[in-house]
Amino acid sequence: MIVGNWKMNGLSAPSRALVSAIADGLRATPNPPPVVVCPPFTQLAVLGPLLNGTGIALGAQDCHPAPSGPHTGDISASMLAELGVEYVILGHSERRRDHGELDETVREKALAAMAAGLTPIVCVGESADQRAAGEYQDAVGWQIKGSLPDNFNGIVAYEPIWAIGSGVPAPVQDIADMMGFLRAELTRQFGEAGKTTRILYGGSVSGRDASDILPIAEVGGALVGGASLEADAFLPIVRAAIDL
Ligand SMILES: O=C(CO)COP(=O)(O)O
Repeated sequence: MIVGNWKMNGLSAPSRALVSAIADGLRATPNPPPVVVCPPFTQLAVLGPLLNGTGIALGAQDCHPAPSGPHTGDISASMLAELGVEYVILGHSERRRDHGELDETVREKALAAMAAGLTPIVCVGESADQRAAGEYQDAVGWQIKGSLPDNFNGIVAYEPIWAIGSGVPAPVQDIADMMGFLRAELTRQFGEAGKTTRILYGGSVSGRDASDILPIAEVGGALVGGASLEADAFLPIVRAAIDL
């Protein structure tokens, strides 16, 4: 599965052009993997109708834990579901940083997303300091424990913060080690269900290295930031996922 996280990018005209270029590329690609685009909230209603029949699913980048109520500026999971949104990214490190989101909040958001019929994509990942101090497994282990509800039914994205936006993904060996760790943690926490939870890698994935990253054991796809903003950069990543 290849998921594009557009972050805070995308006015209407370029957003429409981007999804139509991705759709054209997918039409010309035999057996493409599942593809999800996660534009800003303001583009969801614009893009939803354009995605019908393209094989591209719609995702959002956040939701509020409550179903409705006095939460100025927030968006609930059912509001997203009404627009045809199927996935929602939760607990991205940029939200943890910019909005002080804690594991507890992320867990509540995941519950709200599932209650509305959405698939949460919960992000975890260590900082550069935590990696340098050798605390990266502890840090990610605690995030998994704190951010995923007991009945979690969704996707986990491992995004080492030091690799995001750096232009250089984490080394293959580091990704492989963390994927093994995450699978063990998920299995310990969720039993059978944890054995099949999809795990994405995110952090500077591009067409140059997708074919090294996607075949790593336990990697179930990529969460792509910068390279999801141009079809010419995104489609090679999608193609690297074919037949894996
Ligand atoms: O944060 C990311 C996706 O959620 C990764 O972003 P980049 O691919 O730009 O490093």
